[in-house]
Amino acid sequence: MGSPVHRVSMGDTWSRQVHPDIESERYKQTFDVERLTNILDGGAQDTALRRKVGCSTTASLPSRTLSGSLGFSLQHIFLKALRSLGSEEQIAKWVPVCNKFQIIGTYAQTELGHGTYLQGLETEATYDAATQEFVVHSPTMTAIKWWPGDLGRSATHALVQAQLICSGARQGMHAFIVPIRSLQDHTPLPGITVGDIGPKMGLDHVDNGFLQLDHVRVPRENMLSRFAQVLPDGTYIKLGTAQSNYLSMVVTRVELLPGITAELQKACVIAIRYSIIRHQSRLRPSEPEAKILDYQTQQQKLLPQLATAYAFHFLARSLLEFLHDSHDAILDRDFSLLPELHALSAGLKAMVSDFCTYGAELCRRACGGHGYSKLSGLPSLVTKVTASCTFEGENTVLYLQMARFLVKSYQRTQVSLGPTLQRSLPQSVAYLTAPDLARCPAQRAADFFHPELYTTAWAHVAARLTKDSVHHIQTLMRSGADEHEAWNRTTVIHLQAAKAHCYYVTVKSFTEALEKLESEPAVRQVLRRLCDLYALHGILTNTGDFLHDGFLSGAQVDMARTAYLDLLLLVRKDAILLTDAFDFTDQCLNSALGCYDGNVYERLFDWAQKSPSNTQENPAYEKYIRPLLQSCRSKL
Ligand SMILES: CCCCCCC/C=C/C(=O)SCCNC(=O)CCNC(=O)[C@H](O)C(C)(C)COP(=O)(O)OP(=O)(O)OC[C@H]1O[C@@H](n2cnc3c(N)ncnc32)[C@H](O)[C@@H]1OP(=O)(O)O
Ligand SMILES: Cc1cc2nc3c(=O)[nH]c(=O)nc-3n(C[C@H](O)[C@H](O)[C@H](O)COP(=O)(O)OP(=O)(O)OC[C@H]3O[C@@H](n4cnc5c(N)ncnc54)[C@H](O)[C@@H]3O)c2cc1C
Repeated sequence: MGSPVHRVSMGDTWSRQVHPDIESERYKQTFDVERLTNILDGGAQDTALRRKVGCSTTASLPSRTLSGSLGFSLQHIFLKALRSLGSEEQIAKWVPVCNKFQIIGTYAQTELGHGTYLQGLETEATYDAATQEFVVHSPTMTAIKWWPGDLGRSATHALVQAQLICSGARQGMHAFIVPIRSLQDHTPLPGITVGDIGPKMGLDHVDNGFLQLDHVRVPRENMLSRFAQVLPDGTYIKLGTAQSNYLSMVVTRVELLPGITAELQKACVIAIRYSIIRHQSRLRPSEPEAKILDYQTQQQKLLPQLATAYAFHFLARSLLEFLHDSHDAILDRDFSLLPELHALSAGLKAMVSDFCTYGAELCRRACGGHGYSKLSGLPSLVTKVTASCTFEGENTVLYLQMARFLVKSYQRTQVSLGPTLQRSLPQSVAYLTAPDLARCPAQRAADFFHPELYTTAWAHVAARLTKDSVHHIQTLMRSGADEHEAWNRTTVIHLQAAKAHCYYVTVKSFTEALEKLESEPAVRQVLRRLCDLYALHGILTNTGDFLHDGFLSGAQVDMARTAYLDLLLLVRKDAILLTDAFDFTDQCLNSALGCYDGNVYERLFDWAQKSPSNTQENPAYEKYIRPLLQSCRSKL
């Protein structure tokens, strides 16, 4: 039996007694849950710190930008942009007042008419050398800033991305700190029209807003100037690249990953705990009703999502390490690692948000009718994580940025092969020049439990799809299409290649994380099963890609499926313990289905009785129901 699992319960009547169905699943501990929590947190001290402050393991980053329970989440993004794009002097000036919440910042980039195409942003910042100020202006209605979080009612300052105009030329997108509300009485400042954009699908606690600027003047010092400067006389000094001012989006995409992943983790905890408590139908006529998690189809719905939630934890950690290793160099204007960092941040943000949205909805549906109740916590979780497919870059567009990187990387191998090239290819695409297996060597189902085998399988498919996409472009261009038409007419294929590459990167980061757990054999074994399950789930949901060139035979797909179904049974035994390891408090889950103690029905009934529709006067009765009933009675 491992150390007692930490828990912060709902603190209500039913928290004192754990439901026997869940209690019995915690007795057979094949690994120490607390140790796994520590590993997820990065160490026992990190666990202790997180428990003091927050809510879950993987969103244990200061940003917690997707926790949703925090207000002013854009303050973190404002700060990130400041630290990425600001000079040391600007950082020294603005970061302290942000940290003390003497100002409330937002990040205002998207406009009514443009969100993806940054070169199309219309807001202008025109330098006036006579006063050494920028005149920030919305020249058209479509230039109105639209969507920035916390802008509608809260923010006092906006980091406005605008087209810089100085020395008589348009210099592209640059960032400007623009005060928008009075620090005395919070009223909009002169030239500022600001408000809320209205009701949204979810995230109701965030006041996304609009901002129209009418020739608002800000001092020269308010243009963030790490990568570009405007001298007092209006001379423009370029210190970075055309995309340097996009750096804050790269940082944000990477740092959003733990928070997005945490939403899938919460959905898994709720749905798996509920699936232990919920008894429905019989596995054998002679037996009592079965726990729905004992149905293979319920396992097939939920356990690959649990594996994905763990896979993305290690993926996010790996990409955060890459960001931390490269960020300082980029701030020092060494951009050599930026293309790979941008591609990975774009593609992986797209994949993680896509898969977490899909998985959270799958978890909600797996809870039947109670999954449709807001008291389950699942509907609001699904609408919240859905937003991550759009903000910080729409996913299709970001996948295509990854695809663009793959194409350019492969085209480099076409130019000149050789040992020097393999060394120079970015690490994440090194497989493009590695010796390729034409056929998978698997002879039996157990062979699919080898990380080397399935990682190679994923690299093979990603390489083939990338090469295929390049050959399609080249064929179209040989037939007379220009590069832009050829690109657009092959983007569906590029999307496929980018997704396969992202899946490969995830499998690889999971296997590499396991290699570091030699001193934790029990934890390593349970995580290894999840890694196997994640890799095989991807193969079995994309079998066409593996069968296409004969890399896998039909018989080998059957072997993979046998291995996969065996894994479901093995992971099922540890399912509750694996959800406990995420260490979410009951308050954080905010779910009548997902509490640690499993007393689902009591809480559903109690929370339903307390819902407003049962505690307020029924206005419809006097106005509609009583007259209707009386009119019907009089006709009887
Ligand atoms: C409680 C909930 C809290 C939630 C908080 C959420 C807050 C949300 C905030 C936001 O949403 S902020 C707004 C986010 N907006 C975006 O992400 C916009 C997406 N669009 C883009 O990033 C770009 O416009 C584009 C789609 C990448 C296209 O770039 P561009 O117009 O420049 O053209 P391309 O030809 O595609 O690229 C040229 C060149 O530049 C490289 N590049 C593009 N982006 C970056 C980058 N970010 N960093 C570095 N390099 C970049 C690209 O790879 C090309 O390079 P080469 O291939 O030519 O070498
Ligand atoms: C909840 C939420 C919070 C947000 N918070 C902020 C914020 O704080 N600050 C901020 O500045 N913005 C914010 N945004 C805006 C967000 O960044 C944009 O919505 C996002 O970048 C997508 O741009 P868009 O809305 O213009 O969509 P579009 O780019 O118009 O996309 C619409 C469709 O066109 C397709 N498309 C567009 N370009 C291409 C292309 N080149 N190739 C192929 N297909 C393409 C897309 O794939 C998509 O299917 C937020 C958005 C949401 C939903």
